[in-house]
Amino acid sequence: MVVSVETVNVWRMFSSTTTLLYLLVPALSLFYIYYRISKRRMFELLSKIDGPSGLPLVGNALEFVGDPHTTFKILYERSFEFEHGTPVKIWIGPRAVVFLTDPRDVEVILGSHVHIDKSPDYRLFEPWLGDGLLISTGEKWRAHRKLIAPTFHLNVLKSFINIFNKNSRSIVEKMGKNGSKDFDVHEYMGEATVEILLETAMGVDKGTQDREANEYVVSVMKMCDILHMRHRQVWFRPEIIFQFTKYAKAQERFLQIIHGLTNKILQAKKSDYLKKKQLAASEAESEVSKKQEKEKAQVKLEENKSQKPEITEGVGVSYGQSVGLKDDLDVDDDVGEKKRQAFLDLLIESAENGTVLTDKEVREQVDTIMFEGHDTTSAGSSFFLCLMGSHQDIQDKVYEELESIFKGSDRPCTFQDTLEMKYLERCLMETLRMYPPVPMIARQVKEEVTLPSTGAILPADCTVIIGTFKLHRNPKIYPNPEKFNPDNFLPENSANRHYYSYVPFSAGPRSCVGRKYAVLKLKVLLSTILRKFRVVANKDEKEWQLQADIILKRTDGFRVILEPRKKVKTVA
Ligand code: HEM
Repeated sequence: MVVSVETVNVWRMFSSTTTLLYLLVPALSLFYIYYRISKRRMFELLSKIDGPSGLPLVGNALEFVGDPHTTFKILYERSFEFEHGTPVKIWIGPRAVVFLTDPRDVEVILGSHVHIDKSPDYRLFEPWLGDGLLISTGEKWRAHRKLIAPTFHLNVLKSFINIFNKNSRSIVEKMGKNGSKDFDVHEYMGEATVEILLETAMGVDKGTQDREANEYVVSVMKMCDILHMRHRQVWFRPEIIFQFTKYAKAQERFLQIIHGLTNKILQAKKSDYLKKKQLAASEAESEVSKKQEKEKAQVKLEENKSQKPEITEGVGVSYGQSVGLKDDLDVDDDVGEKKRQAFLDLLIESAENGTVLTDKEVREQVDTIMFEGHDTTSAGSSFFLCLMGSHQDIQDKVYEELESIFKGSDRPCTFQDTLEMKYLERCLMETLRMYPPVPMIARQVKEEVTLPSTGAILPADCTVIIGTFKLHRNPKIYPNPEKFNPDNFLPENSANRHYYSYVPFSAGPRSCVGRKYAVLKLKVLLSTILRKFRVVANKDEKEWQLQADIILKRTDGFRVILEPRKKVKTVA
C-alpha cells in the first residue's frame, strides 16, 4: 500500500492535536479542581446568597450585553424576583457581585473605615482620573481627603453665591432663546455646571469659550459611554484586547479634549500663583530696601541736619504708589481668594511646597472634581426640571414659595434665600431619591462581612454594589415609592427613617465631598430658572427611558419646553 505525503501530514496533525487535547483537558480540569478547592470557603458562603441562575462559565454576563437602556431595564425588572432588601448575587464569569439594598447592610459597608476600597471596575477610570479622590485608597486617599474636604466647607461656599447667580442668569438667558420649542435641558445644565466649577472650585476666570465647555461636556459623556460599555461587555475590559479596538482610539481622542481643558486650567492657575508669589517677594524686597533707605536717610539727616530730606520723600512716593496698586488690584483679590480658599488654590499651594501633593496628583484631583462635580449635578438638575414639567401642581407650589421669598423681584438670590427654599429642597431630595445620579456604588470588601439583614456572610475580596436606585424604591421605607412625592422629606416623615436608607451622595467616610456645594448651587440655579419660566414636559414619567452608564440619565433625552412667566420687577 502506498501512503501519500498528504495523508502522513494529516495523520501527524491529528495525532499532535489529540496529544494536545489529552494534555490540555486534564490540565484545565486539575486547575478547575484546584480553584474550587482553594476557593471552597468563597463558594460555600456565596451559595447561601440568593441570585438568578446563570450559564456555566459565563454566569449572568450575557444578560448585560444589550444597549444601556435595555440592560438597566432587565436589571431592575429582574430585581423584583427577589424580596426587597435581600442581598442578591450575580456571576460575571468567575467573579461574584453581591447587590445590597437593605439600609442595615448598606451601613455595614458605607459606614466602615475598613471597606473603603473601590471595586476593580473603577480602575477603568484610571487613564482619565488617575489616582484621584474617587479611586484612590489607603493612606493616600485619607491624606488627600483631609486636604480637599475643607475646600467645600460652607463658609467657602457662601462666597460662591455671586458666581452661582451670574452663571444661572446667563444659562436662563440662553435657554430662553429656544422660544416655545422643546429642547434637551441636559446640554444646558452640563454647560452651566462646567462653567460654574471652573469659576468656583478651580477659581479660573471665565476665559474658556462656551465651545470648550461644550466639547468637554460631550467628551465626558462619550467617555462614560465607553466605560459603561466595558463594564457591560466584559471581554473589552482587558487592556490587551481593548487597545486594538476602535473604542481605544475614540477614548484617546476624548481624553485629549478632557485633559486639554484641565491642563489649561492648571497652567492658568499656576502662572497666576507664580505671579502672586513674585509680587509678594518683590513687596517683601521693597519693604527691606525701604527700611534700608530709611536708615541711610536717617544717617544722612543726622550727618547734615541742614539738608532737606528729599530721599525720604522720594521713597515715600514710590512706596505709596505700590501700596495703592496693591490695595486696588491685589489686596482685595487676595482677601477674597484667601477667604474663599478655593479647591485649586489650596492644591497648587500644597504642590508648590512639594510635601503633600505632586503636580501629577493635582492634575488627577482636578480631573476628578471636574468629572464628579459636573456630570452628577447636571443629571440631578435635569431630572428635577423634567419632574417639575410632569408635575405642574408641585411646580406651582415651588413657585409660590419662591414668590413668597422674592416678592415679584428678580434680584439675585442670597444665601439666606436658599435657607428659606424648604419646599424646593424637598423636591430636590425627592428627585435624588427617585433618580439618584449615581445609581450604584461599588466596593471591594477586604475581609468577610456578616450582613445584618439575613446573617449571610460576604466572602473576603467580594465585590459589593450598593443599589441606590433600588434601595430608594423600597416600599417598606417609602410608601408608594414610584410616585414623586416631596412630602417624603417632611421632617415628620423622615425623622425615623434609617440614616442609610437615603444615600444619593453615598454616606460615611467616603461620602461625596461636594454634597453641600451641589445642593447650594442647585438651589440657586433651579430657583433662577423657575422664577423666570414655567417648565412643561410632554412625556409621562412612566415613558422615560433610563440608562445607568455610570451616571443615571435618560436615553430619550431630557426634553422640556419653557414658558416665560409674567414680567417681574427688575432689580439691577
Ligand atoms: C447632585 C450632585 C452629586 C451627587 C448625586 C454626587 C454623588 C456622589 C456619590 C454617590 C459619591 C460616592 C461615589 C462612590 O463611592 O463610588 C460621590 C463621591 C464624590 N463626589 Fe459627589 N456627587 C454630587 C456632586 C458633587 C460635586 C459638586 C463635587 C465636587 C465639586 C463632587 C465630588 C465628589 C468627590 C471628589 C467624590 C469622591 C469622594 C471620596 O471618595 O472620598 N460631587 N459623589
